[in-house]
Amino acid sequence: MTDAVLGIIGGSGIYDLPGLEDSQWIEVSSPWGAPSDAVRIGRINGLKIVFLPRHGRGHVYSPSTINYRANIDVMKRCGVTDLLSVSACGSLKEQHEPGMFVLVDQFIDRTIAREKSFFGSGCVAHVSMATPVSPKLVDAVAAAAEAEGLKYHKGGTYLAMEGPQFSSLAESELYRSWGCDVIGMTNMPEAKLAREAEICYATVAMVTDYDSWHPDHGEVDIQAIIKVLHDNAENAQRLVGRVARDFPKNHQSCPAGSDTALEFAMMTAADKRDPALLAKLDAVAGRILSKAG
Ligand SMILES: CSC[C@H]1O[C@H](OP(=O)(O)O)[C@H](O)[C@@H]1O
Ligand SMILES: Nc1ncnc2[nH]cnc12
Repeated sequence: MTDAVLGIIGGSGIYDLPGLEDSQWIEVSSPWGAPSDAVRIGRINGLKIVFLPRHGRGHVYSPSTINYRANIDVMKRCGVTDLLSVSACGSLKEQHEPGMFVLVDQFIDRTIAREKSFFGSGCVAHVSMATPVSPKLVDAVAAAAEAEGLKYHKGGTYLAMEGPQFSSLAESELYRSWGCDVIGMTNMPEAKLAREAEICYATVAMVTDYDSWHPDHGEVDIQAIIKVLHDNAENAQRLVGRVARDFPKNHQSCPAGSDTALEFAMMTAADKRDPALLAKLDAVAGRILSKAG
């Protein structure tokens, strides 16, 4: 049995996590470069929590300049088994109103300018992304939302765009025609990298606007988004706090295979692997590499 460690990546408007007991900001270095910030490590109801503000305190990094690999590597180094992403998003469906929480279960990755894998020449690996979120983690968030009386919707597809500009009307309509539910700029490659690192991942997508398609809501307006974010910050904190308080203390194995994703994923023959890359993979792929050794 492994102890569960809950990681929380806070998105736009979420730069700290009040309510953590015995907490400290700790700088954790990564062979993948600089993470967005130090992590705040503490406990809620006995459970270890590791919090990282995705854009850094003061919102320093844009969606395209976040070092997603370093962020996920740092989470892994801190022992995170389950990772909850809290993200602002635009709604692509009438029923997902601003203020709601959408617990997405699929992603479409339209980002184009980011490092998307820990693997590459010298250590090639292919993991499955068919079921990108961890069903048990989503269930835990849904139960917490229910208990807190928050408006939420379970299931949905998150379209990850490059940004930082918002979508044109034509793009927004295209993604709607694909059946997407919400749109954001950050959950890819984050979810892919969490899977490579064998960390269970789920997203709480906080709807802040109707993107550009809604005839009654006009263009996306960052001031309006910030207002919705502020108005909902307390709900997001309550939701995360409740997930943490009720979370099982032992890590529950993932029905989607998140925690064993690398078991049969590596393609490169042992004698052809690049020692420099293997050294960088010490945390992310440590479980499987130590077996191979
Ligand atoms: C503040 S609007 C655009 C910004 O908000 C979302 O970030 P995050 O997912 O970190 O909450 C979106 O992806 C954009 O980066
Ligand atoms: N409409 C939108 N498009 C992309 N990212 C967002 N984050 C919040 N609203 C968004």
